[in-house]
Amino acid sequence: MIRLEHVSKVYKTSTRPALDDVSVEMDKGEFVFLIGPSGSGKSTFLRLLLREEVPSKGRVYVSNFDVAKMSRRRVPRLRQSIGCVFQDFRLLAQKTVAENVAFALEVIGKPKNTIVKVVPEVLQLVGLEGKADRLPHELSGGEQQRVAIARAFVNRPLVLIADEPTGNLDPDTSQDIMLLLERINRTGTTVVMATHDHGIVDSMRRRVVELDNGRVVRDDARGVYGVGR
Ligand SMILES: Nc1ncnc2c1ncn2[C@@H]1O[C@H](COP(=O)(O)OP(=O)(O)OP(=O)(O)O)[C@@H](O)[C@H]1O
Repeated sequence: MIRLEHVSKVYKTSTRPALDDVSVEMDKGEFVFLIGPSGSGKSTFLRLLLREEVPSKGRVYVSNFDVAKMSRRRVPRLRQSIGCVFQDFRLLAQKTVAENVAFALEVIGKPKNTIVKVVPEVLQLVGLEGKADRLPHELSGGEQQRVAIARAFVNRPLVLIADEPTGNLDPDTSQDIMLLLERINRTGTTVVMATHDHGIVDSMRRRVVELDNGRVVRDDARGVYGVGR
């Protein structure tokens, strides 16, 4: 589903590579934690999958897309196959919960009758069926993240990228969000989650890919965050 082959990324303004000869493969349906200290290259890794950046060297594949080489015209199709969730939720403040989720479908041209059917379904999946008409500021942080997950998942993406999704949440709320991401993963969606959250990584025992200075220094099938970190 995801394959990086000897990928290096050097940003124009820096001499040190953000990613340095990274080769890694993630299968359909895997749940993968991407860990490593600040500046180790996690966000760069995720941005390459979305073609927000292109590698300086190497190849990036997501599903059938040759991400680094594909034409600009096809990039929207790639991005439709990838749902994204961020630490800061990134909801549209003036739109209700249901409108935030619907908007993700409107922009890709889904017909209205599909939208009115699937939005309530996905809100139910994330446990927000009673809150469709609220505005984001009327929700807790955990609820806002659920809306963001609903929006990321409503188009049934092949891959869900989560960049520090629990970074602004307390431990109990974080656990709830992880249960939701697990549920989405069980539908066959590949989940790649960058995190600093030791507790979550240690309790879930999923695959752990660790970056340090842009290199993969560890890839454990059922990993923990690491000793003494
Ligand atoms: N747009 C950019 N231009 C120049 N350098 C960048 C850019 N984005 C990231 N970098 C550099 O690339 C390296 C990797 O950064 P990246 O954001 O990928 O790390 P990270 O592991 O996601 O860090 P964090 O956990 O703090 O989010 C860092 O040295 C960073 O300063």
